[in-house]
Amino acid sequence: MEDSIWWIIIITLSFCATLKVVFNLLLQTPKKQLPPGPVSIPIITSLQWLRKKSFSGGLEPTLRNLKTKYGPIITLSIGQRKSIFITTSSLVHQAMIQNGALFADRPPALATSKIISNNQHNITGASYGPLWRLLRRNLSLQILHPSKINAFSPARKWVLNIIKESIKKESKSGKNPLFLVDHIQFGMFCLLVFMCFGEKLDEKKIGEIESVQRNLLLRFGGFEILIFFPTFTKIFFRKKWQDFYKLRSEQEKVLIHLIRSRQQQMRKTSEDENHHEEKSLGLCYVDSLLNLELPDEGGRKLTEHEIVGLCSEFLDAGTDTTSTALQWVMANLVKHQEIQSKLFDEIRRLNSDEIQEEDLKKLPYLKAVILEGLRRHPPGHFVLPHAVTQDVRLDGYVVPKEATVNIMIAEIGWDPKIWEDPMVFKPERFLNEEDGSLNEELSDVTGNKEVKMIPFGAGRRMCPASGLAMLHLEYFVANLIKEFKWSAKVGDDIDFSEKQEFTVVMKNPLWAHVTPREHQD
Ligand code: HEM
Repeated sequence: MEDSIWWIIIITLSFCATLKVVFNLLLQTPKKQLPPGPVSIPIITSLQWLRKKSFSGGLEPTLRNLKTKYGPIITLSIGQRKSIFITTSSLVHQAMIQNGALFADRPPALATSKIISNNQHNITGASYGPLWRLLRRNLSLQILHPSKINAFSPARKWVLNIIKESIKKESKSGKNPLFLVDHIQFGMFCLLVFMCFGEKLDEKKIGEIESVQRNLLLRFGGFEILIFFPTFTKIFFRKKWQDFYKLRSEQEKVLIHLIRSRQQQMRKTSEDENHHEEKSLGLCYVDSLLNLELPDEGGRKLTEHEIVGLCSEFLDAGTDTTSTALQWVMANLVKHQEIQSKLFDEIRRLNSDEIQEEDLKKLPYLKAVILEGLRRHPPGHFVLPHAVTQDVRLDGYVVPKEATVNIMIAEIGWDPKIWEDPMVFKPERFLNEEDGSLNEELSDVTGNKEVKMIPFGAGRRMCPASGLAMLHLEYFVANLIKEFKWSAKVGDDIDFSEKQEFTVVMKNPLWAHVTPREHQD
């Protein structure tokens, strides 16, 4: 019933929209010369693209075909805005680096994202302006500055032990195959929760936070239909909206409790300090948010809802991306035993029981393995949608202010004009042949000089945590390889098929046999 009413509305609206297009044509409204793309029927084409995006293997295969037909910059009609896709490295460089400030905006949030982001009061969603600058600078200085990252070193050690112990327990010291993703996802979650709330919470509490976050994250795509004419969907999809609000309020309940408890600890510590007692709280993201003032909004503090949104963004941005990348790297090391052996040899030469963070710079092959993992399997195949601050010309076309700009990350890292045998996993490509040192030019992922691979995006909106993410990946992979030998489940080949969730994950997650190295020698 709900479906048929929906179809009547769609057909009526498309009819009206088509009439408007015809009317405009008749009046010869001068049109901006948008990048080329397939002809679209208002609303119906949008729905088809949305369907493709969510269910039929994603947009990438279609975009690859369209690229051969229309060239490196393409327009599609998805949703109420035009979506422009930039598919080559030279155009990405022109847009994101040479015209960085013009391409650094975000489009207005759609109905559901607007709620989650508290009307774009978070870093990923904020328009390019003072609020974005304030929030991004706060994260960069208070948490991501190298001195602050160092302060979390004991937390990384704690998480490494959690992961190692849980792997030993599940694998029964190598007897049983292991489902890796659960262990690394939980480990990364423990770490990010600690960095966010400043506490080593017990596993039950962390599980509760993980559950509300993942529920919202994984089910978010299913609410995409609600963004179409929200006034109508609020009537005809009432139940779906209720489900959405329920997930959101479950998340708020759990996170607000943690925020308040941290606030109380902060108050108590400052009272103790007034009584000259030596006691200080460690650093964490939520403290910086509780202290932040918004000068452009009369110096007000962030609301509790806004802090929930920012903490949630921090947890989502930092956990799934890293654990997805980690899983792809480990899957390749299981598949390519010769690469795993070479990496283990490099690690073994350090002669230490556990790899310390300061050792990582002595491991160029490790870095090459991680870079190759990010090139071949970037966790996000597109950057988050961008927008331009004013109409801009790119490659002879107009990119209008009201369009959404998308960059194909994976496509750039797989470009055969830049990378030889791009689909082959070959870490050596990042090393200098003469002495095995890291090739600095190829391993630059910022794209500032030249765009070759951009797993963290490029330009002003590039991931502010790329340094932290690289550290996490290098530290955990090095120690997991140092501690265990990884091999495929007997009779199993590793399946590298992909599936779009929040990130692009392994469709069939990795099962592996792990044997403690001490049992082998
Ligand atoms: C392997 C791990 C990671 C990958 C591959 C990754 C990738 C990305 C990408 C592609 C973007 C979008 C860039 C754009 O829109 O142009 C982004 C943005 C962002 N990332 Fe990451 N990220 C990772 C880890 C992290 C971590 C650990 C954090 C925080 C602790 C984080 C926080 C953010 C934030 C806040 C933004 C929004 C930046 C803005 O809009 O100004 N990311 N990331």
